Amino acid sequence: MDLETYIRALPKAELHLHIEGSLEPEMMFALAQRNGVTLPWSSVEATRAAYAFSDLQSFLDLYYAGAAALIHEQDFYELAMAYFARAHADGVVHAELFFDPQTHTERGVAFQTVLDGLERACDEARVQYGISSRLILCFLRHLSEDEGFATLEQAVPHVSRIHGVGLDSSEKGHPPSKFARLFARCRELGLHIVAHAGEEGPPAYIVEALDLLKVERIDHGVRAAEDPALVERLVREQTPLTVCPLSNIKLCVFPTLQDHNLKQLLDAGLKVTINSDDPAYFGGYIGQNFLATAEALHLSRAELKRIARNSLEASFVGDAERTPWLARLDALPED
Ligand code: HPA
Ligand SMILES: [Zn+2]
Repeated sequence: MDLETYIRALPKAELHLHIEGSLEPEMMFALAQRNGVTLPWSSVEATRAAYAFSDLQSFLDLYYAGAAALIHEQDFYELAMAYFARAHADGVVHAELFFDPQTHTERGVAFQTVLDGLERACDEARVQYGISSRLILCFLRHLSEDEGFATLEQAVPHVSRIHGVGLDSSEKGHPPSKFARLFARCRELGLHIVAHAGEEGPPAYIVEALDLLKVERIDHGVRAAEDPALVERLVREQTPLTVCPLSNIKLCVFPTLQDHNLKQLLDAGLKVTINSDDPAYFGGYIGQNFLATAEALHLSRAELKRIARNSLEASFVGDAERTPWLARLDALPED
């Protein structure tokens, strides 16, 4: 079995995927035309050509501009269905999708429109592809905690349809501590908790996410490597990291994939997973992230299997759902 086939055959969960970040330029332009929205680019090609980022913020500016093409329930449905088709082709058995309601509600799109479209796609993906999924609402950390509370209020009537909450957008200058009260309320509501930390921000933000937000997983977390005591804690507590290698290269967190610290984190005993983050912007879905990382860092098949196992174990599903995936994984050879 060649490496690409082996990676596709690994039953895996994608745990760090912003659904708005799976909006390919072709769909962006088709939706913009259908909805009478004007985009800041003249063509699909010009859009792709603009995807040269220097840091997180330079990406976010384009990501929010592109999301303006999404208006109707059907748009969110089509967006998520296109993602599920790609994920299925890459051997994803379970996906936990981030969505950014504030990006849409501030443009006048109702919270329920977003949720209805995404949920319909999740239901359809189960039927069409056998993929299981959950939705995780992310708060935009460049906005205030009060704005987060206003969004949570809109979510409360639908809380049974939302599995967890996360924290994304501009990290530097917006530490987890800014949202301690909001996340305490989310925990009272029984929601699972994750947060982006240690992508561009310092290791101290990871510590805050653990201690103040009480996260169950860290999204990115690669800068944990700068703090040996933190690494030791993450190993001891087996806190999963949802690492996104191609994203980290595109946003200049590491100069090249050969320089990425994923293998170093794995060797240290951290519960590392591989994910795509915003695949339409960063040049690859989860399969491509696995493949490029495996080649750049010379990961063995046993290590790839370990990473896939970590993703299944780190997912928010119950044992009944997880057990058959683990059995399929165990049945794969390591050579
Ligand atoms: O990688 C990311 N980091 C922070 N916010 C984001 N929103 C979409 N993708 C990202
Ligand atoms: Zn992300």
